[in-house]
Amino acid sequence: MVMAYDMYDVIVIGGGPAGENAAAYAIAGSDRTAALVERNLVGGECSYWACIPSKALLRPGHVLDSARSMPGVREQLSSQTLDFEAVLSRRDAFVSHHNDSSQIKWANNNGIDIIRGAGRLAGERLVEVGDQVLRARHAVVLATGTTASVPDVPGLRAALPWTSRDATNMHELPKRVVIVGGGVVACECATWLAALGAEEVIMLVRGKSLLPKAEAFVGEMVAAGLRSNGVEILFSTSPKGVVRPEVRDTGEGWIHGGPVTVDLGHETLTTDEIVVAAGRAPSTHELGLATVGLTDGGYVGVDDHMTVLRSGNDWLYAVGDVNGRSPLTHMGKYQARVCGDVIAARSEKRALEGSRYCATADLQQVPQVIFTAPEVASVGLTESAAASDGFDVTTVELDIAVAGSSLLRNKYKGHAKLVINNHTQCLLGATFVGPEVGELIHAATIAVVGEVPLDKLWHAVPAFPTVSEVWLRLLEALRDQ
Ligand SMILES: Cc1cc2nc3c(=O)[nH]c(=O)nc-3n(C[C@H](O)[C@H](O)[C@H](O)COP(=O)(O)OP(=O)(O)OC[C@H]3O[C@@H](n4cnc5c(N)ncnc54)[C@H](O)[C@@H]3O)c2cc1C
Ligand SMILES: NC(=O)c1ccc[n+]([C@@H]2O[C@H](COP(=O)([O-])OP(=O)(O)OC[C@H]3O[C@@H](n4cnc5c(N)ncnc54)[C@H](O)[C@@H]3O)[C@@H](O)[C@H]2O)c1
Repeated sequence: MVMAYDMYDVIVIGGGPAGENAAAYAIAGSDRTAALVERNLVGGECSYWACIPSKALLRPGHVLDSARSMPGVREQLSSQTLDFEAVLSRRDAFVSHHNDSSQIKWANNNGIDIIRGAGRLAGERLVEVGDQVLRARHAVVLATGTTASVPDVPGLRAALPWTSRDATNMHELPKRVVIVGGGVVACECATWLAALGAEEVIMLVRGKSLLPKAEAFVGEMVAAGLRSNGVEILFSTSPKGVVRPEVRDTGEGWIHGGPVTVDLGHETLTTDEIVVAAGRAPSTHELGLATVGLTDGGYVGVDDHMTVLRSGNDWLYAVGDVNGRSPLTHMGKYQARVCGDVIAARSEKRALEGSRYCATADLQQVPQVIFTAPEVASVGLTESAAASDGFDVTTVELDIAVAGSSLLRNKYKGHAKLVINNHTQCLLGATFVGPEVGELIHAATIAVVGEVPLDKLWHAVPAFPTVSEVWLRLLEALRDQ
């Protein structure tokens, strides 16, 4: 029997930020065709359940905190608390009320067809979506992202805990809430729940610090910030069992039933909702990986051209969270630009000459901003990561105390650290903690990626009076070491 195919040059499975960009770059400026297969909303986790709603929930708390710290402004505040409904309504506008029509319009305007449904590989260059079979002339790109992991704790799944999807799309505020995890999602989530008025927020952290992949001072300063906003942090603590006698499937962002009892081994806690922020798992279980000789369920490893390892050919790619390289939106989009350019070059039989065809930045030069209070901004390697990668390094660190920071807010508290490669005298990494440090990070990213030597950095003069003057203080401290 001859199979009926819908033929496309490029087929992308997963319409998150990585998938959208891979499709657009692969066909830009050509007459190639692309299909983007999406089982849920085009725009992905980032747009509706992750980056965008979380940042929309966090920003009002930061603004209020800043206003409260500023004489001349704080006296004018009519209320010391946030308007919960107004914050949610702005969040809802940012997630487009879960309507993806503008993303579809963008895709169509860029020559991309949207195919609704769950896609799965069905052999070389073949993708099934329900009864429809698509065949790719040049490339299939996997961009299916991840979903929240729920640890195997007795009673936890049955209690219908909140995941990041509920917490970012909450419609009601639990008065008491327990958060499992001490990573980025847990810290940001505790920040917005406390800012929005939750009366008791308790974090259960199985390790000894928050954000353990960052420089050690990061976890300490974020913990101090959370505690000053009333959050309780229990380190070396994991739930042993969870009981929720009255479970109700009320829907995303609504409290899922009656009180929850959490057994910690030595004591029990009773709370109104439990949020699981214990990492992510790749969405590859029903992706048909076995039909092309790969293993279902795991991350899909790729080379620096984003071509899937061990696929034995150059038609299968994976970008974004699903490849496990660097699970951040901007890095997924970066990989997607590389992937799209590689697909375009290979389909036009051009050599992959030039650095744009290699994702060199997504292992050791990754920038990230964590929107806690205080904020965390980092790029590249920490001191310990540099040491384990075999670099011989010097470090310099100091509190952020320049004219720009004290003008930004009274009693500004921040800290900065640089990690320098002794061999090249260039930066390998930088970390800043403090209010609004997020906007400092791109300068550091340019220094790290551009391998700007320290004696050149002397001539990158920070404008007065900005917080960036901390760069000058760091270089002076390094000179005096
Ligand atoms: C709470 C939270 C906050 C975050 N905040 C930030 C932040 O501030 N900054 C940042 O850089 N990163 C942040 N992240 C990480 C960021 O969300 C991810 O790195 C990003 O979404 C990855 O993009 P992606 O395109 O790879 O995958 P996703 O955004 O997960 O998109 C994958 C898409 O594939 C679809 N899909 C899956 N399987 C199939 C299938 N078989 N067929 C069809 N479609 C399928 C899904 O429905 C989804 O739409 C956050 C994550 C969380 C959980
Ligand atoms: N602003 C941002 O850039 C931002 C914001 C949110 C999320 N993200 C990204 O999303 C990804 C997911 O974040 P995350 O916080 O879910 O993952 P994570 O890996 O940062 O943290 C997971 C936490 O869960 C804990 N944990 C894991 N299994 C557990 C278990 N069985 N019992 C108890 N605790 C357990 C870990 O110890 C850790 O504290 C990350 O890669 C993160 O960088 C980025």
